[in-house]
Amino acid sequence: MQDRFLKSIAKLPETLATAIVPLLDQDFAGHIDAQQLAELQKQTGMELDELLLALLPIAAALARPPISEFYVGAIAKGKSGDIYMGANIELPGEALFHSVHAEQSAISHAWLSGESVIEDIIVNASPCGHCRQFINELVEGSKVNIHLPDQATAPLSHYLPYAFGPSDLNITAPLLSKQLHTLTLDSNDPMIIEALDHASLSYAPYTKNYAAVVLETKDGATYCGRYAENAAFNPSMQPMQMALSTMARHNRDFSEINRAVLIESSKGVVSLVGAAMDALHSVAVVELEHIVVEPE
Ligand SMILES: O=c1ccn([C@H]2C[C@H](O)[C@@H](CO)O2)c(=O)[nH]1
Ligand SMILES: [Zn+2]
Repeated sequence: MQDRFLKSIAKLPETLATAIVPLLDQDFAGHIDAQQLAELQKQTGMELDELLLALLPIAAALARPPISEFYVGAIAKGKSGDIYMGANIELPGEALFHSVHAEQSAISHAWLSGESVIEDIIVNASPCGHCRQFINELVEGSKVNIHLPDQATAPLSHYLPYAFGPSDLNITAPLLSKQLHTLTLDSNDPMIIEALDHASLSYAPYTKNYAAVVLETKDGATYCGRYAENAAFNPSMQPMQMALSTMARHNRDFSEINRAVLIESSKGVVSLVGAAMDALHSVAVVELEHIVVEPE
């Protein structure tokens, strides 16, 4: 089991602790599939909602909050029945807006894993206004059920009444709906090809700046992030932040980054290069490779 879970295991009911330990091997990065979840329910005798709340200390253990020391854990449950954990990250020495909230981490985890609908979000602290707005960008966002310890479960529409969202800007295919932008580039560099694939799946209806980041560690492992815009602009999730939160879920140190690539579309009305460099350079000494591609 990974050391980062030692303290959270002690907070779990004993049957759950026993059942979950075998899943928390070196590769565990916060994904539990529907079958494993059913097995956990069988072994603990817990109802699903109860089990998901009980798992929050495990999600919170994925956090990297060097500024606040406040560990937030979230779980996004997809329509497939799989669950995706996420946790907050804060970048030391950088402006606070570079932070990633636990809910964003869990949602981006589900999105990167191919989920097309998120039905439930379980979180250990009340979701802030920025997260409520981020959730509202999702397909059927107003219907996402929010589960909190000691609160009755309620849909996002209860937490965010009179919402402003994608439909106010005439966007009909919101976040998690299939995006497939044609971006082409002649390269046989696997890392660049990976970044290009993710950029073509990115969500940038407001700027058309289809973009993605791939980070590589010295052992050749790669971690990616896609750009996920928001109708209210500021809560948009930057691809660098998404890639860093992917790394954090995988328990990798940011100082292990060996290579970093940002791909963006030449037709975007903004560029993320400055923001991406600021975030990257707060955690690693590595140049950002910036590649601009032509959409078809
Ligand atoms: O909804 C919320 C509210 C706060 N945080 C994080 C952000 C920051 O890292 C820390 C303190 O605000 O908690 C979340 O992850 N989700
Ligand atoms: Zn938040």
